[in-house]
Amino acid sequence: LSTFHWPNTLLSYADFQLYEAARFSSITEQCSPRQSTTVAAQWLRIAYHDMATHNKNDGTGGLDASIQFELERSQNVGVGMAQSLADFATLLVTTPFFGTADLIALGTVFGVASCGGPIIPYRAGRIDATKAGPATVPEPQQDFASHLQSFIRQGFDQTEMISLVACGHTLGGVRQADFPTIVDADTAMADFDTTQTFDNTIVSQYLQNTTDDVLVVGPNKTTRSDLRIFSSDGNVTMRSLLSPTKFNETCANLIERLINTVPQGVILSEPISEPFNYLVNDPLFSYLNGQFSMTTTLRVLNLNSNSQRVVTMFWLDRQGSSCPPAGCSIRASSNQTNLLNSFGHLIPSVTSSQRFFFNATINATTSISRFWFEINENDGSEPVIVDNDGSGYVIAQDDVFVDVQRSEIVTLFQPTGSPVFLTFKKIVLAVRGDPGSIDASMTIWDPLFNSSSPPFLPVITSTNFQLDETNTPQGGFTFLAANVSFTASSVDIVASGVGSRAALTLENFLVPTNLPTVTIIGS
Ligand code: HEM
Repeated sequence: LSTFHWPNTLLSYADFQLYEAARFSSITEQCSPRQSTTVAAQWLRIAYHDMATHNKNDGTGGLDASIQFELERSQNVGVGMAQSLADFATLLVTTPFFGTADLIALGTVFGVASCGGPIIPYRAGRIDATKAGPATVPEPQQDFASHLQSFIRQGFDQTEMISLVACGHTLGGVRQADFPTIVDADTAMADFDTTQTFDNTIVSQYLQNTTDDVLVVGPNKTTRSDLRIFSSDGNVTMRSLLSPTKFNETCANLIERLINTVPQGVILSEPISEPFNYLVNDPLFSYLNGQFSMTTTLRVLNLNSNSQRVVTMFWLDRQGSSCPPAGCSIRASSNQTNLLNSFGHLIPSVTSSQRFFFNATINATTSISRFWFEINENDGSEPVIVDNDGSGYVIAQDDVFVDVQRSEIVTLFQPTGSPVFLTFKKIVLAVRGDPGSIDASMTIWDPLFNSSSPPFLPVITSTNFQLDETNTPQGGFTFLAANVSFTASSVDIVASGVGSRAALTLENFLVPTNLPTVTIIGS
């Protein structure tokens, strides 16, 4: 299992969306049907159409959510397009660092797996386009030469083109309403093959001449694009895909490349193919009467059941010294098991998951510089030290932080009634310094779009913090407050006037634990 190296907001957020949050998996679970096709088919098609703007020669285009601005084009016809974008938007999970393009890619990973296809490693970090790209999606009536040219421009050679089309057209089909010249009037949806699942039936039925794929055997010869593509190398590639293992491997590689085709300059994270071990939630602080209270959590995978196990958090003070014996340590106050969603359960390397909660009381004068954990099985084996690969979990500064206990946090329920999510209503900032010298503002990212059709764009606003009348200055800290909409997924706070400037990014309020997440970027 790969160990999580903290801090990494992007990776922890991606891990959360992949393996813990149930949002994607609940929509596409078990290859869920929709509109005579499947959600997974709609999500894979939109990913391809979004990526198809890529030009490998000049590095422009790629999977960048420009599709949001391209739906008027006939090449993007289909009810599934707007529906997919509405799926992603209503999840309300985009943040400044995890936008719609990342969600389209994530939807592909979930969709393919939910229909029995391979598990595709996921990379995060795509950047959303702010306008349409070129109109370069292949259409069925175009000839073979233009299709080949189009795929080569996107970065795929002829063999890869044949395979990728087969991998795509294992799901879903062609809709009569959208393609009346391809599908007979008495058929609402002409499936590409006889199974809804992600398998190589598309290949075997084509080779056995039993296929019903209208892009192979449809009455209109001009639109038999799958036939022209599949047969273009004398069926050599299609025959190679007759092995289910080869089909799955080939599709996993090509679809992974598809979702990782991004404009030049966009740097994606390392691929994530399993949940991280030793994942630490960013700590949250609060100040009261000369003490900080600090809460954090540690997620550990594959622990056996052991009632003797003790999990302890240790810390060093600001000078880097240890506290008096038994001072700077706290045992986990509780733990939670079975954290992973249904997609997480498909990952063979993970057999169990647990999250340990810590609530430490820290002397605010001596403060804290770093923390780490020890997992002691108390069975004679060496305790495991979890210390962020040796560096410890470093608290860069304690001059500016969101004071969680003074903030107002609301509890939200999913439409299904569970699980419980927490989010902020009023954010209280603790800033070391005199009230007169402090200036703090916040940019709020609210994924709650205000449009009924694509593009679904977040609402981004700025607000200034005001002195908080209900929290008088204490222990050298001044408390400032600002309200935030409860659907906001992320705020970026900047405070100045304290001799240093500090930025805080508060992301993913919707963590299904008793903690939201705060990243202290440093002073
Ligand atoms: C020359 C290339 C291609 C052409 C001409 C083509 C054409 C089409 C057409 C006409 C449809 C019917 C859409 C509708 O009725 O809504 C379709 C559906 C689909 N295509 Fe392609 N396609 C191509 C390549 C690809 C590739 C590379 C992928 C993904 C890897 C892909 C994935 C899909 C999927 C999943 C559907 C089913 C959508 C649904 O059921 O809602 N296609 N394609």
